[in-house]
Amino acid sequence: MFSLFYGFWKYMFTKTEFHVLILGIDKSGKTTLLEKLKSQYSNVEGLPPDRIVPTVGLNIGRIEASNTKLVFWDLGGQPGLRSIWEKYYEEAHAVIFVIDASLPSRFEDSKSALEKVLRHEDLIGAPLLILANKQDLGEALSAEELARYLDLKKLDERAYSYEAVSAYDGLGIKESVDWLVEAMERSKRTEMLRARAGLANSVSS
Ligand SMILES: Nc1nc2c(ncn2[C@@H]2O[C@H](COP(=O)(O)OP(=O)(O)OP(=O)(O)O)[C@@H](O)[C@H]2O)c(=O)[nH]1
Ligand SMILES: [Mg+2]
Repeated sequence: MFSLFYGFWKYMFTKTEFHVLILGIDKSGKTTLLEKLKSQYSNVEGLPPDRIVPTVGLNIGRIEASNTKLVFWDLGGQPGLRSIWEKYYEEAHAVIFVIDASLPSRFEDSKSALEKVLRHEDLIGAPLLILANKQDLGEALSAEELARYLDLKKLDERAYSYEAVSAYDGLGIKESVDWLVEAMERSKRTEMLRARAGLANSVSS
């Protein structure tokens, strides 16, 4: 009985830690973004772009923003690595999908990878933030132009937004984090994940 109360107490009062998955095809700028997030929001100085290599495993970054703890999971986007993404879906509160907005030749690949992510049932209700990255390059499409190109269907049931960013100079990163925190706090999926964690705690203690 005590453990049930303990589980409930923890559910009510523990500060939520949000898990945010950073997805996108290879070279879209996910790891560069993660390092920029660390530089802007934590005491850890993120790696400079010239020290970042293509991701094969998992990079993790922890930050605090708006009095909330965020844990970012950055995975590799090369075609052979994308099958790993779904192993993280169940535990994710939200998804960031990064697109190189300066490279139209890879938009089709991004669109189909994103559509596959959205179809997966383990991600139902997860807020989605689509980033039009590399805005520091003159040829980059704006967030609105990218949205028009992607023309995603079946987004209505989930909270989503587009943001123009540059992982190099930090443009749009604060707006992105603010949107994510608010969307996750309001999300039914967060309630579901919290309840599940509370239940797991009460069973294990
Ligand atoms: N100009 C510009 N280049 C960027 C930006 N973000 C990333 N890049 C460059 O894009 C390339 C790929 O960046 P990564 O961060 O390694 O890309 P990734 O999405 O993590 O790639 P994978 O780990 O292979 O999936 C690198 O040469 C980066 O320096 C940006 O905002 N502007
Ligand atoms: Mg990477």
